[in-house]
Amino acid sequence: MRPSAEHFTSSFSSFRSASSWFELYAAFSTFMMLLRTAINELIPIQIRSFIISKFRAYFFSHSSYKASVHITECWEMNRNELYYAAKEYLPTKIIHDFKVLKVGKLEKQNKFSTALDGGQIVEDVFDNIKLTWICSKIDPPSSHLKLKNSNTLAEKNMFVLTFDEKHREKVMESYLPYVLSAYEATKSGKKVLKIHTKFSDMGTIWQASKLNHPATFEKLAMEPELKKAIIDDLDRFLRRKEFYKKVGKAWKRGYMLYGPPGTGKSTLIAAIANYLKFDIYDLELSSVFSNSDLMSAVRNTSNRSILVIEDIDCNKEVLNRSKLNHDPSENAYLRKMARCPDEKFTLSGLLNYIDGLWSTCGEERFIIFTTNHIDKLDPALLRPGRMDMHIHLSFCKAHAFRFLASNYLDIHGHHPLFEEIESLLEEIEVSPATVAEELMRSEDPDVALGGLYNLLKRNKMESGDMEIKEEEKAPRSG
Ligand SMILES: Nc1ncnc2c1ncn2[C@@H]1O[C@H](COP(=O)(O)OP(=O)(O)OP(=O)(O)O)[C@@H](O)[C@H]1O
Repeated sequence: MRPSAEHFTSSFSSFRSASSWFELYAAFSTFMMLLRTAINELIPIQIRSFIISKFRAYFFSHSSYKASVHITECWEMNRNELYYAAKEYLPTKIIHDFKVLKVGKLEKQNKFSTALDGGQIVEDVFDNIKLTWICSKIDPPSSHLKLKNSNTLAEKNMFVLTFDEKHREKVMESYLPYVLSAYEATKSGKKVLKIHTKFSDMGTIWQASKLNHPATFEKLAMEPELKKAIIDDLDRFLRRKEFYKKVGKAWKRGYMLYGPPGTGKSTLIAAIANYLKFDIYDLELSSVFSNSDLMSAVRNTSNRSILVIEDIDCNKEVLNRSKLNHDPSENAYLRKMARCPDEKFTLSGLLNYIDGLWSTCGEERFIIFTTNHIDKLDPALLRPGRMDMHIHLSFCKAHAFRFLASNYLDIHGHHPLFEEIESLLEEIEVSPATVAEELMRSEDPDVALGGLYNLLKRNKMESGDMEIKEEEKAPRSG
C-alpha cells in the first residue's frame, strides 16, 4: 500500500518535535556544564565532599549490602580452628527451638554433644548485629589430598556467615574472636590431657600418650599459703591475656621447682597441668643433641601446654654427651641427623637459648624447670625475671603428715601416734614420698602409722650413729 499525504504530514511534525527535544537536551546539557563549572570553581572540594557524603547517607542508609565470610573445614591443609569453633557454637544458638539437630556421645564424655544437621539457617545477634549462619557442603577437590595427620578429605564442609556489610569490622574484630573464645573454653573443659615425650634421639618428634595422672591441688601435701599462692598465680595467668598484650609481654610463665627427691615436684607439675588443662611436653635433656634439635622440639610444642625440663642440674650429663662420650662414629651420625655438625653446647648456653626461643613461640605456655640442687644451677637461670616463681618443696613436716594421713588413711581427727610421729619429723628429714609409701603399706591405720613410727625411729638412730661417727672422725682439739 502507498503512504498517503496526511501520513507524511504527521511524520514530519513528529520529526519536528523530536528535533525540538534535541534542542532542549542540548540547552540543558550546556546549562549543567556551566553549573558544574561554577560549582567546582566556587565551592571548595572539602565542602563538596561533605555535601555528597550527607546526600549519600540520607538516600542509601537503608539499603543493605550483605557481606559473607566462608569458614572452611580446613585451612592450608590443616584443621581450621574457626570452623570447629563455629560447629561447637552454633548448636547452642538453636538448642531451644531446633527443628533438626544431630545428637551423639563419645565414650569419654559424660554429656551428649549436639551438631547442626546441615542446611539449617541459624540466626544470631551480637551487639545488635544480625548474623546468619548456614552450613554447606564443598565438592571435594579432584586430587585426593589428605589432611596432615588425618585421613579426612580436605575441604568437605564450610559455614557461610552473612551480615550487613557495614558491620564488617565488628564481625571480624569482635564477633569471630568471641565465637573462637567460647570454643576454647569448652574445649579446655572436655580436653583429654596428653603427655608428650621426645620420640627419638635423632628426630624432633614428640610422642603423645594420655596423661592419666590423678594429681590435684586438693591431694597435694603442701603449706596452705604456698598452695594458695600457686593457685592464685595460675588463675591470674589465665585471665590476663589482654594484660600481657597491653604491656607487650609474651603470654607465658616460668616456674622453677626445687627441693630434695620425693618432695612432690612431678606431682605438682601434674596438678598444674590438670588445673590449667594444659598438655605436658616432657623434655629430657639427655634426648637433646644440639641447639637445632632443641629448637625443633620447642617449636613443635602446641599452645596451652607446659614444657617441663626436669633435673636441669644434671649439667655433667649434658656436657659429657657433647664431649662425644659414645662411639665416635655413632656421634657423627647423630650429629648429621640433627643437622648440626660439630655443634656443642653448655647447659647455661642451652638454657639461655630455650629462654629466648621459647618466648617467641606461641602463647598460653608454661615452662617448668625442676632441680634437686638449686645451689648447683647456673646463676643466669636464677636471675630475677627469668623464672616468674621459685617454688621450694621440702621435707615432710607436721602439716604435710596430717594431710597425708587424712588422704591415705582417712584419719581426720586424732590418733595416739600422731604426736610422736610429728616430733620425730621435726628432728629428721623425710620426704613426703617416703611417708606416703609407708602409709600405703596397710589399710589399717594403726599398722600403717606404727610402721611409719618405726621407720622414723630407725632413721633417727641411723642419723645419730652417723653424727657420732663424724664426730669421731673429726680431729680432737686440745
Ligand atoms: N607433697 C606431696 N603431696 C602428696 N604426695 C606427695 C608429695 N610429695 C610426694 N608425694 C608422693 O610421692 C611420690 C613421688 O613424688 P614426686 O615424684 O612428685 O617427687 P619429686 O620431687 O618429683 O621426686 P624426684 O625429684 O625424685 O623426681 C608421688 O607419687 C606422690 O604420691
